[in-house]
Amino acid sequence: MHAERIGWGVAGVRILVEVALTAEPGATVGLLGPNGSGKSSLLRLLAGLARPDSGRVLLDDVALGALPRRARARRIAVVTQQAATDVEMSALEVVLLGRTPYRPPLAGVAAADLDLARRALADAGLAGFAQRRWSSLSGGERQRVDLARALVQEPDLLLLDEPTNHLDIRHQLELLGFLAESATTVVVTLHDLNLAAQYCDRLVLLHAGRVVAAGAPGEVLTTSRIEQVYRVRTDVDTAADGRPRIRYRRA
Ligand SMILES: Nc1ncnc2c1ncn2[C@@H]1O[C@H](COP(=O)(O)OP(=O)(O)OP(=O)(O)O)[C@@H](O)[C@H]1O
Repeated sequence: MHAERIGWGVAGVRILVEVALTAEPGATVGLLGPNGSGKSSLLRLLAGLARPDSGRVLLDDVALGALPRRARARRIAVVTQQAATDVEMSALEVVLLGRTPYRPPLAGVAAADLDLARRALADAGLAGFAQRRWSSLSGGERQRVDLARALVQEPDLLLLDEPTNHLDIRHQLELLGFLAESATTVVVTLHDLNLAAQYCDRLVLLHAGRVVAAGAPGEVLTTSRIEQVYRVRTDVDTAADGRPRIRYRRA
């Protein structure tokens, strides 16, 4: 997936300026940046949920805008930040939504899809939750159900907006480990710089709507750049695996 010279704004305010982002097939790309830097906006444009004012997004060299909606829904899955809490669907029904782009119009749920959805729930550690109402799930359980919904979509490109923000540390590590191993191309927004450094192949750092650095974690996460963008002071070492480890200095 390539995004080229993306520009986007609302009511005359420029929110993304000349943004470029490349995710090679199978790679996990971490999208970093302070609050309000434009990460969620960029993810929405990459998903085709909004159209850029300038520039374009290419999926296997085909412009996103040229893909029919159903084809796009099969190829791109998105997990946005927590939406409604009052959805009266069961966890299994939410996961089954991921199969909608594959179902002929007006067709019922196929047994194979039901199997797939049950397995995805079990893989998310939620085997006993199939009939639980979405509204009764905890934040972390919802986040894992929503991820299962995206995975049964069997996308080529998985876009995740802060998928770890409700997860305990074990589930964070499991999710990021899974994404890193997965053959699916992933773009994931993260706030935890160490986890991003540890699990992503490449990082893209946004600051006020512009890409200020892109590359391997060690190239992007330097003391000076972290201070410039986040205004915090750090000590950055290189760990045995060659990836940067960041320690924050007390303010
Ligand atoms: N529809 C909109 N109308 C007005 N402003 C918007 C709209 N969408 C985004 N913005 C503004 O654009 C900027 C970027 O927002 P965005 O949600 O993309 O940032 P982010 O990097 O994901 O932030 P966070 O880390 O806080 O989630 C913010 O200042 C936000 O208020």
